[in-house]
Amino acid sequence: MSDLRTLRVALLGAGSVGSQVARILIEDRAELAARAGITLDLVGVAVRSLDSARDWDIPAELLTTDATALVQRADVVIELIGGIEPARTLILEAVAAGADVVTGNKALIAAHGPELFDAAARVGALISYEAAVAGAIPILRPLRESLAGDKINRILAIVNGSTNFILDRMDRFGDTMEQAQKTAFELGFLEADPTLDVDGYDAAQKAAILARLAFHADVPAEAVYREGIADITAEQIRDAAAAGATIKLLAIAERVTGEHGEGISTRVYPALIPKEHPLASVHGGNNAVFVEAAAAGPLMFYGAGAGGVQTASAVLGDLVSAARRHVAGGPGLTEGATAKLPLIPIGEVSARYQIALRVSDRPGVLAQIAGILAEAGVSVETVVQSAAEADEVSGEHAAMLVIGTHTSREDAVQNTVNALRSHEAVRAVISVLRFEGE
Ligand SMILES: NC(=O)C1=CN([C@@H]2O[C@H](COP(=O)(O)OP(=O)(O)OC[C@H]3O[C@@H](n4cnc5c(N)ncnc54)[C@H](O)[C@@H]3O)[C@@H](O)[C@H]2O)C=CC1
Ligand SMILES: N[C@@H](CC=O)C(=O)O
Ligand code: NA
Repeated sequence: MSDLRTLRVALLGAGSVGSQVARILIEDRAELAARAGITLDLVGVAVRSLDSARDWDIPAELLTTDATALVQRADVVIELIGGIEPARTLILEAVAAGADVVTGNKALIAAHGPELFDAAARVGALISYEAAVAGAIPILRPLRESLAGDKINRILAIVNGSTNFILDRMDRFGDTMEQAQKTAFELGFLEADPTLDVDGYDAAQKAAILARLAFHADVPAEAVYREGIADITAEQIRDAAAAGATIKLLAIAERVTGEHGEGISTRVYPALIPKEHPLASVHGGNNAVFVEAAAAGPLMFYGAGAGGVQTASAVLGDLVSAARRHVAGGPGLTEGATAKLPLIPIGEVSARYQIALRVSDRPGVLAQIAGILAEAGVSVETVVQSAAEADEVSGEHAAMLVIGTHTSREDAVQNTVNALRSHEAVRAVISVLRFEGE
């Protein structure tokens, strides 16, 4: 254990975020010591290779390739390697050695949070992970502390910057999905494996973490219903605009009443957000978390959800908090999942829908489609019809139908869509999108 004036800090990983954390720890050492009430002494930086080029030149004497040995000589371990292993084992070893942990690892917290929190609680250690959701934006601490006395009803969040960038390029600059993805990749927005972003996995991990903190309940990332943005087209963006909305990939954590009472719904999908909703104005690669709480009402947290230096801000905030606890003493905050709220299946969730169909353009088709919807209990609010290109094989005239429904249950809408798909006059179900934030 260090003396009372020095806190030994070990950094694991010196990539985009880690190298910026090292820089600020060294350059702002005096200022951070004043704020923390203790000197934050960077005792080592674990890297994969000693010779790699880094965003900031870390003094060579701090570098080591032996992360396991490094965690044994630290009071706080900052894990910025990413992925599940060896990050999980190193964190468990750090906690077992009595160290506090700061991490930005959403994949690990979403998949193994309870295991890590239990290990930390057993020894009174602290695991903080503000950087894991919405990067620099302070959102986990507000949920855990500032809103601890309130009741959160719903969170609608844009927590994946690259998909927001892609959808925004398509909406405001007329890019195709392909062009927008290419630009996002060139600008370094997309993960090395773009499917993590585009198919909604990254957002689902963040939704699980948000739901856990908002509702004090265990929410595994696999329980989050997930649809990505890969199939979104310019046509859907136009249909959204015609309905006064914009398409955003949302991570949603909501208290809902299902068939057996109150529970939690977590879901990630591209949704139609009314143009006047604050989330509709979140452009480019930015993130925003819109929280609806019983007493506080609506709150929005907005800013940079990614970026090395921006994310370092959240990591250092957690580090200073951990340091203050060392000065003041006392155990770390526990992460107990105190509420036993069930997870409500997507089929029991209700929304308004926009269903776009290509149909044969002949008399009676619209009435047949309205009949199928009515039979499933899905009530039609609006229908917009426009001419579509004739069917390639038969040459038959086709029309586009964009149907807006009244609030309906997901399972009823999915049954309807299946019935529509097998109807002889329906050429294709182009898209089924939900309205959110109304
Ligand atoms: N970059 C960003 O904007 C954000 C990143 N995060 C999270 O922060 C963490 C770090 O992200 P980045 O810095 O972007 O990743 P990165 O890929 O730039 O850096 C990770 C570094 O860890 C090193 N590494 C891998 N295995 C190692 C090992 N066994 N020992 C020592 N070093 C090892 C890699 O060589 C690499 O330099 C991840 O969990 C990520 O999800 C969270 C929010 C935003
Ligand atoms: N790939 C992520 C990076 C931050 O978590 C994103 O696009 O937001
Ligand atoms: Na954050």
